[in-house]
Amino acid sequence: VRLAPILASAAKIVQDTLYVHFQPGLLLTGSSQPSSTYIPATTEVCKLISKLYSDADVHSNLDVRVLLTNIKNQSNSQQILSSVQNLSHPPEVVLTDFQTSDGGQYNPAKQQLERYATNCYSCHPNLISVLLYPDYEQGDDDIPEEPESEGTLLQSHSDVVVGGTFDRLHSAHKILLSVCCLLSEKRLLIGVADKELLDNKILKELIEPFDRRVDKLSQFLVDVKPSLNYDIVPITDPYGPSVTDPDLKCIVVSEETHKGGQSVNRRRLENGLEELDVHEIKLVSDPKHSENEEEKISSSSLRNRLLGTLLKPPAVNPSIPPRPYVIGLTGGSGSGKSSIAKRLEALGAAVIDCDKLGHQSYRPGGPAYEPVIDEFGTDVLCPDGSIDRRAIARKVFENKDQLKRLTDIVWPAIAELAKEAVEEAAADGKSVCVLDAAVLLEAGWDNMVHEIWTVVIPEKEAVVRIMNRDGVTEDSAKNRLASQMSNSERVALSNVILCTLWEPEITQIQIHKAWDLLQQRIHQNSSNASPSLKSKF
Ligand SMILES: CC(=O)SCCNC(=O)CCNC(=O)[C@H](O)C(C)(C)COP(=O)(O)OP(=O)(O)OC[C@H]1O[C@@H](n2cnc3c(N)ncnc32)[C@H](O)[C@@H]1OP(=O)(O)O
Repeated sequence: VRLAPILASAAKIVQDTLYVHFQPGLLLTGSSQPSSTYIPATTEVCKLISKLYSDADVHSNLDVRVLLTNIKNQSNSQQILSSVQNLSHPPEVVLTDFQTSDGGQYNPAKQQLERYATNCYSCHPNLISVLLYPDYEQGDDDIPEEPESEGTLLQSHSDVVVGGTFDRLHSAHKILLSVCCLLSEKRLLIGVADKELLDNKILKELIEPFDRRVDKLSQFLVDVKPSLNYDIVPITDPYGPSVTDPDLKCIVVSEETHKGGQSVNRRRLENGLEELDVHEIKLVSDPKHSENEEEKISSSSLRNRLLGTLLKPPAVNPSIPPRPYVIGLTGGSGSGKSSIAKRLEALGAAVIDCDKLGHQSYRPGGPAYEPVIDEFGTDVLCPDGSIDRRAIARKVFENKDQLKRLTDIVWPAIAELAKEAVEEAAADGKSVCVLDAAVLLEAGWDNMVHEIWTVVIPEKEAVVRIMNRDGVTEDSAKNRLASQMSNSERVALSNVILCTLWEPEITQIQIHKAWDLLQQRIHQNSSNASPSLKSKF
């Protein structure tokens, strides 16, 4: 009941990392200096850790880490608690809600606390203690105080295994990992999903790179429990080493992956290995989840929330004027890019459709008409003398060399027409232009825009959409996609990502979010760019 208000008051002071150290019954008023003692790793301690991480979830600025060194499982090893533990971010402030009867800031308990903290952890040399004044009334929630129960001692094991994607390490991961640490006596083996195991994940292009996920994971683990051995390995199938490692004794699973635990055991028996103890963890519900998101805290919901936001700040582009602000909108064939362009147009942007400009350039008298006939011959002409784009499409989408021959002619022509269209939009008073160009990045047109926005859709879905829309075969839809960059390559070069996989209303919410954030950026840029104007008024 007290955790939420304590976290709320801590969140006002802490900018980044909040370490939490449990020490029930810590006496700060006596004459002797208190020392750290072991707490048994019980089911109640696990519940408390779980509640703490989920209560902290509303404070997105906080990276909470519950320190586990003084929570002891059945391990025989005699860890010495008197040694000082290094932390990756040496604490600068020690927080407590402990108050003396007169409630003053200058109570002696604060010095005791500072000494206690420096005895346990390597703190910043100028560590200070700060008294919190949590608003317990507010966080009370009418939850009756649970009767004090110690719970049962966790059954710990020498070697424990757990698996996951561990994308954007969040509170549910931290709960899972903390329980794994409390269950492990010697070694924790962690299988981290990589390569083909990520193929069916929602918004897989936004999954952090493997090395980054592993770095965050190991930094967290080494911080909260440095005494364990951590084996972090990539897994490309759902089992990884859990079905071959003879030393393993226990597997930790969530309610969702319970069946996975059972199949690991079947496989182990087939491999002549002992079955593992399956320890199941309850999923934590996400208080911030929206209608279209899962109820549990999940990485895919976190990835969803990134859609429409600025993932990478745009580099300043000196080769184009600051206004109008030009967004390069790109995305694979069938990604729903055109529908996004329409929605942006409805919000006030001038949309320049580069496919259409391409078509315009092929018209008799257009800049690409003669060069295309010179390059591809008269068999790409219709009887009326116009260029038969379907005939060209058949030639170029199945042959990279032919496609290059075409784009060498037509891209410069489209680029010229696009620049003229931007100038026209500026003359019309438009402040935002959207350059809708499927292969903007392949064409190296990043220097024609201020930001790059990319629309992604899983390839399977794109193939179905192209077949239905253009009446082409599956192979030809796949060929077209193969002649473009992959989603991941595009995402790596983009500032904002959008996805049209769900209902139109969801797309519209993304667009509004992206548009509002864009307006804020443009506004901010213009107020930064004109300081003299500001001081004048
Ligand atoms: C830098 C740019 O993004 S400019 C805009 C893209 N245009 C080009 O690259 C010019 C070369 N392409 C063309 O001239 C034409 O696409 C042609 C002649 C090959 C075919 O013309 P059409 O049959 O009328 O097809 P259309 O122009 O509508 O293109 C069909 C699809 O292929 C995509 N496409 C177009 N050019 C390319 C290309 N160079 N590489 C890969 N895909 C391409 C289109 O974006 C469109 O995708 P969509 O499913 O998102 O709508």
